Amino acid sequence: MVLLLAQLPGGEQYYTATIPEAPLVPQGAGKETLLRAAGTPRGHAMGYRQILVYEYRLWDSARIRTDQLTVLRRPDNTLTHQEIVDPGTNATNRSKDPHDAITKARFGPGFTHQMLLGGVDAKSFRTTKRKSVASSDQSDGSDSDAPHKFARRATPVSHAHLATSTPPPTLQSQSQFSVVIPSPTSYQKRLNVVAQRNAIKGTNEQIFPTDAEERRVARAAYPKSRAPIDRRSTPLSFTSKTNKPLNLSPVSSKQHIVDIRANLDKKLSQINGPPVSTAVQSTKLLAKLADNFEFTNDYIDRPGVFRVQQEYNYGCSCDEGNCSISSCDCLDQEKDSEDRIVPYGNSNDRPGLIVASQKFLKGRTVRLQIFDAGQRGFGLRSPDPIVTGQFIDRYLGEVITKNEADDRESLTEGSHNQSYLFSLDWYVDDDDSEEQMCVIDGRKFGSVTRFINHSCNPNCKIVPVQTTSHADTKVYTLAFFALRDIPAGTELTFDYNPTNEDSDDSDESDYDSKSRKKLDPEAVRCLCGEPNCRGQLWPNQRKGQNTKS
Ligand SMILES: C[S@@+](CC[C@H](N)C(=O)[O-])C[C@H]1O[C@@H](n2cnc3c(N)ncnc32)[C@H](O)[C@@H]1O
Repeated sequence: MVLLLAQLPGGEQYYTATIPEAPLVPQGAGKETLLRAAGTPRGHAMGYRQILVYEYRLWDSARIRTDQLTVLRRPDNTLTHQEIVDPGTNATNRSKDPHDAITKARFGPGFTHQMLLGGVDAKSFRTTKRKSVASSDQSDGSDSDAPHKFARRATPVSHAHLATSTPPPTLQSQSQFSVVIPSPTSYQKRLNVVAQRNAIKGTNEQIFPTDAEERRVARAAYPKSRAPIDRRSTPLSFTSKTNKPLNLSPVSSKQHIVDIRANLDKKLSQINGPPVSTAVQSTKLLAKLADNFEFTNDYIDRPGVFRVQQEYNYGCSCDEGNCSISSCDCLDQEKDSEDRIVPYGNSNDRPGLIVASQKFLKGRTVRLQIFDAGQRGFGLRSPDPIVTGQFIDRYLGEVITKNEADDRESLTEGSHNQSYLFSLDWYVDDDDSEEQMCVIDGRKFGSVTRFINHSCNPNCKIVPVQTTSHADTKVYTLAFFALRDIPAGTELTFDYNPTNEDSDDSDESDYDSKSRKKLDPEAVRCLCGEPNCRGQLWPNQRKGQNTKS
């Protein structure tokens, strides 16, 4: 316990106990006695642990009581004697002072707890301590943390344990002071622990080597004989056992680029299918590609995502042998669209049965290249020509819950606007199912298609595909198909907001005055450069790309 004493000019005396641990709450102390109990920033500023300051107003021989200690104090400002009170029974024990051991350890062998409380007058108390902090010159009440601030309180507050209700005493000494004694150092604490262990009756040092621990602690405690070491003047030795100097020349920038390239090539080589290359000159961009992202060849399911088990798979409801491209419920095509980009065809083995097309099942058949698309970041193109309806690749990444996607999106908000979230919202038709839906996040793990940029006049389209189960409406495949013939080297693009969704709360001021295009002031500006450009990728309220149209 640390005591802080304060005596105030107006004849009122304060006794403030500053207690290094939180649990000391005075017994019987209600509003009457506890004027303030608060974590004090002053304690923190001095480098102490959390310190609570309890402040009491004392009259005459009022008593302050914590859960272990009652102090009686006379009007002449001397602490007369102390009682140790058992917190459970309230029984008083004047004969022993259990705080002595701790007091000695903290303040030196000549110090007793009795001295700390009453045997030393306040001035010598202050000068005796190693690190006391005096605040006697703070009597103007300007410092909100200073104990004397509370002297200005108009009405005296009585104490629950007041022996008498006598009026305020006339002080013999008007000096003000406050003393803060710091909490024990970690070394002192270890000594306390050792002292307590040694005090246990019957401890056998052979079995419990408490002494050895104490000696070890003492040895480690800054031996005076050891001169301070100036580490800067100590030459570092890089010689091997054979005394040949090690070759530690700094890594050249050329080597650095070679390392980045090697790292990137290794990553690219792990992608399934025809080669994926890069056409990026800037080292910085190459490093960004190499370091911040991992390629994956499949979905990575994250916590909260559950797949329907294989045994619940079922097919279409067509009569066997009578599957029809126009009516089969496997072919849940886009509504209100003439597009026939469906990755299905008649099965070679079982005519009449419509299955995912061979091209799709084979996976990607074209080579791809990541290139520097200027202000839009990286982009994707193919060195091979692509024909209308051709399957290009899947959009892959971590499969996460919508809640997780919301959290991730809010984390990246404001830092940069690149989004790699793709909502699996094909079956979403109400708020409940939206809450349940999954989202693909291609930011940290993804396929090469995560580099496909948006265009308001796109040459590709993303199509939801189920290849395993009709039962699983939450996790399905996102497949890119060509909307038209795409010459080799042309950037691949798709529409991030095919429904052209506007922000819900847009008004007239959201329209661009010249183009009359509806713009969300906080949306990401579209740089596709197409004549029909809508001006923004998607309204800011909804960043996640979707497949519904
Ligand atoms: C799925 S990423 C596409 C790859 C991205 N360019 C990259 O460097 O990784 C989507 C992000 O690319 C940028 N982007 C894509 N298309 C864009 C466009 N037409 N105009 C401006 N920025 C675009 C936006 O920052 C968007 O959030």
